[in-house]
Amino acid sequence: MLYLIGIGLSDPEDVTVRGLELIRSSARVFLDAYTSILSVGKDRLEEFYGRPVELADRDLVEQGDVILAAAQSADVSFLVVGDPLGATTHADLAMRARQRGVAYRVVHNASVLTAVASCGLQLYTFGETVSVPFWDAVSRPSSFLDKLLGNWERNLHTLCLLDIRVREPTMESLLRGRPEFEPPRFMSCSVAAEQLLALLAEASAAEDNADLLADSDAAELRNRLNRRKQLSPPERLLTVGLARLGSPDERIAACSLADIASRDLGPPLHSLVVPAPRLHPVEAEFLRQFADTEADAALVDASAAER
Ligand SMILES: C[S@@+](CC[C@H](N)C(=O)[O-])C[C@H]1O[C@@H](n2cnc3c(N)ncnc32)[C@H](O)[C@@H]1O
Repeated sequence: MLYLIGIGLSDPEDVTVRGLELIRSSARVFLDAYTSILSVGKDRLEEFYGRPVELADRDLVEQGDVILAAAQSADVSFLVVGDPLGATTHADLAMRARQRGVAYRVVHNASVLTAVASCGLQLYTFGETVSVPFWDAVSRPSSFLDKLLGNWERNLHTLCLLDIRVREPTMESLLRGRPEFEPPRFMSCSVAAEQLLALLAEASAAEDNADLLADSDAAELRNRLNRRKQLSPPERLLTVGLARLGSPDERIAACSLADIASRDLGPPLHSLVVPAPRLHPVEAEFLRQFADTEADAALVDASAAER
C-alpha cells in the first residue's frame, strides 16, 4: 500500500494523527524534497516520527519507480509538504500506482492553496493558479502573465506559486559528465515582482514599435499590450506577498507591485497574490490589516471603492 500523506505547512507536529500512525507503521518513509520544503530539516522530522526518512529528489519523485516498487510488497509512506494533491506531480504518482496495481490512499492536510485565504481574500474568488519560473540567460517564460490577465479580466484573484530549484546540476558538471549541484534557490516575492515589472516595462516599450509592424501583426500586438496595460502603473497595482504561511513567523504584506519588489519578507517559502481589480468590502477590510503604511492602506481601499 502507498500512503500519500500531507504533512502540513510548518512544524513536524502539523501531521495528522492518522498520518503519524501510518508513518510509524510503514516499512519505508519517503519525503518529497522537490515540490516544496519545510523550514525544519529532515532530522527533526525523523526525531518526531521515530522513523528514518529518505529524501526523494526530482528524479525519484517524477520517475516514481523506486517508491512504487517498494509499495508493491510493503506499506510505504510518501510525505508531501502541504497537501499531497496540492501539486500535479503527486496526482501523477497516484495514477501510476493505480496502473501498476499498487493500492494507494491519500491523507490530506493544510495546503498553500487554502492557507492563502489568511490574507482575507475569499478562496471562491480566486482564478487559475499560476507558477512563476526563474528567468535565466537563455529563457524568460512569461505565459503566467496571460493567465493572470485572464483572471484579472474576470475580476478574480491570482495566486502565483514561486519557483523552487533544488539539486539543479551546474552546466560545467554536466559537460564533465559528473553532476555537481547548484545551491538550492527559492524565489522570493521581490524577484517575482521584478520579473513582472520587467514584462510590463517591455510591453510599454513594444507599444512604441507597433507602428512599424504589418497591420495584422500590429493589431495583435496592440491587443496583447492593451491587456497588459491594465496592470499598470505598478505604483497602483495592489499585490499581496505571503511568506512562510502557517509558521509562527508568517508574514503577509499588502502593497503595490512597485513596492513589493523592494520588500524583504524574510526566508522562504513565498507566494505572491495579485488581487482582482475590484474587491468585496469584507475582503478589503480584512486585507487592510496587512498594509504597513497609509499609502498601502489607501491602495487597498481604492480597490474596494472601485466595485
Ligand atoms: C508546488 S507548491 C506546493 C504545494 C503543496 N503540496 C501544498 O499543498 O501546499 C510550492 C509553492 O507553494 C508556495 N508555498 C508552499 N508553502 C508555502 C508557505 N508556507 N508559504 C508561502 N508559500 C508557500 C511557494 O510558492 C512554493 O514554491
